[in-house]
Amino acid sequence: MDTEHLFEHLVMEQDADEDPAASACGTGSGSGSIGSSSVDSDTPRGVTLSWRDLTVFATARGAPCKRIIKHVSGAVRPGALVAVMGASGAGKSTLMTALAHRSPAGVAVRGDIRVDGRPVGDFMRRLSGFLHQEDLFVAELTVREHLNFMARMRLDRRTSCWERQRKVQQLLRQLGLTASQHTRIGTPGHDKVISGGERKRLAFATELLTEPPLLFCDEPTTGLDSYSAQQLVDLMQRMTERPRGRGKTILCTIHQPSSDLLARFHRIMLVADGRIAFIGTPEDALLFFREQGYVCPASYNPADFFIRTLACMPGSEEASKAAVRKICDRFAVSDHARKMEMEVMQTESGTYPAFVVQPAASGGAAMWPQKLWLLTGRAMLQVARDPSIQGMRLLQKLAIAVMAGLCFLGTVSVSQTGVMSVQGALFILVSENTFSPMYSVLGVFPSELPLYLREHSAGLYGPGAFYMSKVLSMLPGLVVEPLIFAVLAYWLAGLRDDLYAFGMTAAIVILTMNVSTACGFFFSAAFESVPTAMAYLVPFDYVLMITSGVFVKLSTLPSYVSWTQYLSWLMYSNEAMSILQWQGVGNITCPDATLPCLQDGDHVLDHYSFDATHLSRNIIAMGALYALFHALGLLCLWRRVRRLQ
Ligand SMILES: Nc1ncnc2c1ncn2[C@@H]1O[C@H](COP(=O)(O)OP(=O)(O)OP(=O)(O)O)[C@@H](O)[C@H]1O
Repeated sequence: MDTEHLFEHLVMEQDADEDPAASACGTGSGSGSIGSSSVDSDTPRGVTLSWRDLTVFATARGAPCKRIIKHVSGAVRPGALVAVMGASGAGKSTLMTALAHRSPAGVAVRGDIRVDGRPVGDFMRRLSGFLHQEDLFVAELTVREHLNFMARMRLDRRTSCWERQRKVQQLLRQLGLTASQHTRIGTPGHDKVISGGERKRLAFATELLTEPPLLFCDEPTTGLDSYSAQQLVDLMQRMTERPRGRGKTILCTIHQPSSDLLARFHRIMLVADGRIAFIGTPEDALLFFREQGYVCPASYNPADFFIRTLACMPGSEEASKAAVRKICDRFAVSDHARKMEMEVMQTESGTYPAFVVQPAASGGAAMWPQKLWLLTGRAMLQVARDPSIQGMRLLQKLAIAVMAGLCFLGTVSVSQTGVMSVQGALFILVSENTFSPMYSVLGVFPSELPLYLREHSAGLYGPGAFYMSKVLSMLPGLVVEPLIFAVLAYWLAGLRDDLYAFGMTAAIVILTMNVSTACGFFFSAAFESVPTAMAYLVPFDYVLMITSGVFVKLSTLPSYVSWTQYLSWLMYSNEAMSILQWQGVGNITCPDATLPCLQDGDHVLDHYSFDATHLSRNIIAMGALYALFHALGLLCLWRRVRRLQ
């Protein structure tokens, strides 16, 4: 399948509306498909999650170790919809990411977390879904394209196209996204296209694709109006029901739910200052708080009451902390806690059928080459749909090529003055395809890393596929752009009228741009931000430029710096193109025989310390630098990802 086909495929899948099997997947794929039957029969049931003596520390380098969650225990049974509530900063998100086995770097988790009695491990990434507080998407995709992409990445690779479409269609309908399925996702505050609520629902739909038996949702209702929030919680509630919802287990942090919304949760877990203040039904919570002397007024929303009681009041921090400590201490010795302790013990020692980890259990998710293919297709759509990347750059290249070519028009000739013009035109060909492409990719990894880390933590793909997809998606532009530039500038400037010299020069210009971009990728992966990468790249550039053979005769470079020319693809490119211009040229006219003149092409090459036999050496050296920069870039990215996760 070529790139066009990949585009077609992504876009074609978006056209499958009411009858996805017929329109997107062909008529034959719907009947008797492997995916259809196997996925349905393997769809996981809900699971039991338990945790004992769980403590979470922030262990950031240079900062004192901070205990965020303090020796908490609890259990959640299949079919339970649990609201995790507490004041801001209480530790809700930290607790949930720890339970989901998704704690970020700099956070250490101690304690025993089990799923159906088995200690948690990396399987949690495939067993559970995690809806983050802040959703991240590729802004250039439409809602449907995003879901199609995720379906192909996440679902069992044996799932038929028809089945994939059915799932996507069903989720669009369930989450009320059918009307906006062909709308670009966009970026909030920038080129925002779908609404905040639709973004939340899309993030939710993405997590539901694999039908995980365990779902963690970090503030899914934030930013939604009360009706949309209610619909979302209703949907969650239905998912916890059997048999249709298959008794999913859902934990959900939530801020200030209305009384109506709160009543939809089977249990609430109140977190305060990293401890558990209560786990149980909302009604039992009200009774427990009443026993502690905190009575919820009749007209008051219980959720607001709990959060206000457990909050740290400005101005009376110590008193609030003491009150919270007392509530947590009382809960720890209450009947509710004892019942919970029994439940934890039961869940730890219980016998459970093997749970199904989708999609590995039924054949595995997409293979690495397919993931690379999908990622490349997505990255290409990003490039193609962002005019600031493609259109503007192409226009700029055209304008510079025409301007530079016109400046050299009529100045290039086989004469003493013509030598300077030829070398000047060659330097423009090299420099214009070095600096701007190198700087233009510096933002690639700093800007895309958050999304990558999110998708990586969901177990979707590794740094290799991410890095390569970025390189491959830019490849067409990195051939077309320099080629257009070379064609225009070469012929307008009137460089050597020889097809071989032109063809080879164009190929070297393309190679130059690719090596420059590879260097930019390396700096982008090595440094955390564009300004930091620039701070190192600018001096590096100057050394490369000075040793390119244009500004100083290379053979006269001081020994302590002369080695840098071997890192300079500007020098390799310049020398290779100079060879193509001057090799075999004899008899350069000399206006005054009494003055020292460059007599022929060899003499010109010698003047710049270039060697006519170095053409292939230079091309090979540029190829080696290209591979080296990308290898270093990949290594840096890999190290960064390891550090951050
Ligand atoms: N990696 C970390 N390093 C240092 N402190 C951290 C780290 N992660 C969380 N914290 C701190 O732990 C506390 C709990 O944070 P957490 O995000 O879990 O709270 P929360 O209850 O989810 O708050 P909110 O409702 O505002 O999102 C906060 O004081 C936060 O600053």
